[in-house]
Amino acid sequence: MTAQILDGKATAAEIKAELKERVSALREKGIVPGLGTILVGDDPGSQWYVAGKHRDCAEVGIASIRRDLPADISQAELEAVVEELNADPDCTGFIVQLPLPGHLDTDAILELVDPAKDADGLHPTNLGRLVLNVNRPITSPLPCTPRGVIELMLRHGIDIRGKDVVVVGRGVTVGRSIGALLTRREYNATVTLTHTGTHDLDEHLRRADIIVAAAGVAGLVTADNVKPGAVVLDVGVSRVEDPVTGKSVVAGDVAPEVAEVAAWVSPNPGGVGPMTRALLLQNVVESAERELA
Ligand SMILES: Nc1nc2c(c(=O)[nH]1)N[C@@H](CN(C=O)c1ccc(C(=O)N[C@@H](CCC(=O)O)C(=O)O)cc1)CN2
Repeated sequence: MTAQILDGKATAAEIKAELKERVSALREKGIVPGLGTILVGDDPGSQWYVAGKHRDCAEVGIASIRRDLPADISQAELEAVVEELNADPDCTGFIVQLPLPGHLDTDAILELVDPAKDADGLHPTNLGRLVLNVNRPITSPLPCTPRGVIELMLRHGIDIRGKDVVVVGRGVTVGRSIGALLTRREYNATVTLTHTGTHDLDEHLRRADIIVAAAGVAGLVTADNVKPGAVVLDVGVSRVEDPVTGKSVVAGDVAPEVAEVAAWVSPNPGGVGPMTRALLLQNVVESAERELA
């Protein structure tokens, strides 16, 4: 068996085309959605991700607001920039690119973002709403990567209802919130959240219908610990040394041989990453539409 590909690049392009129409409709009513980014320091990966977010904005007609700040910025100075974007009427929503340098208090910064402008869906109020509103529609921003993972499966016709989902990794952008989303009544999945303290990870993985690997450990999920016919989403990103060239290359959490066992795999790159970016735009468009309502 060779797994079918969960094509994040093509699916994200489809979502962006839909969003472009919605942005046009908003512009016709005099509303120009704007995404702000706050980037601290000069990490090349973070710079690349932020540049990508602004390219996406240009593609769908969302205005861009950029705040690139020095790595040694103080907590108070960074908080002032967050407050500035909170107050900026041109900024519909914004993100603080993570990770922040170690001397900064990330939780305090995320908490300072106006929940209505929280394009990443990571504000405690928005995460709390996600946990509380099991039955009612959610009308606040949702975390982009978990939302992207679900959308990627749905748009490939994968039925999530009643499935056993095993998530590996308890980070803030994926692991901590994806269970709250997947267990909502509209998806009705059963979710096990595993992490570095989990005993018998292999056993959990082997019984999963769907695996969401977000640990940032290269090749963690192997063909041996995947049930034949499972759906495997590779969210993790880490850097490893290429054994041939000796150069540092990006690696996902899922070993390539998993494609011989699974029914579906998301490539990495080209899977969940582009979906994260598309769902960020969707959060901004939805916030702008809420302003209009
Ligand atoms: N404030 C946030 N910070 C971070 C988030 C986030 O969602 N919000 N997630 C990651 C980084 N990230 C977005 O910011 C992100 C990572 C990767 C991709 C992506 O499209 N990756 C490409 C491959 C890129 C490569 O080759 O290096 C892919 O998967 O095809 C998009 C967004 C941490 N920080």
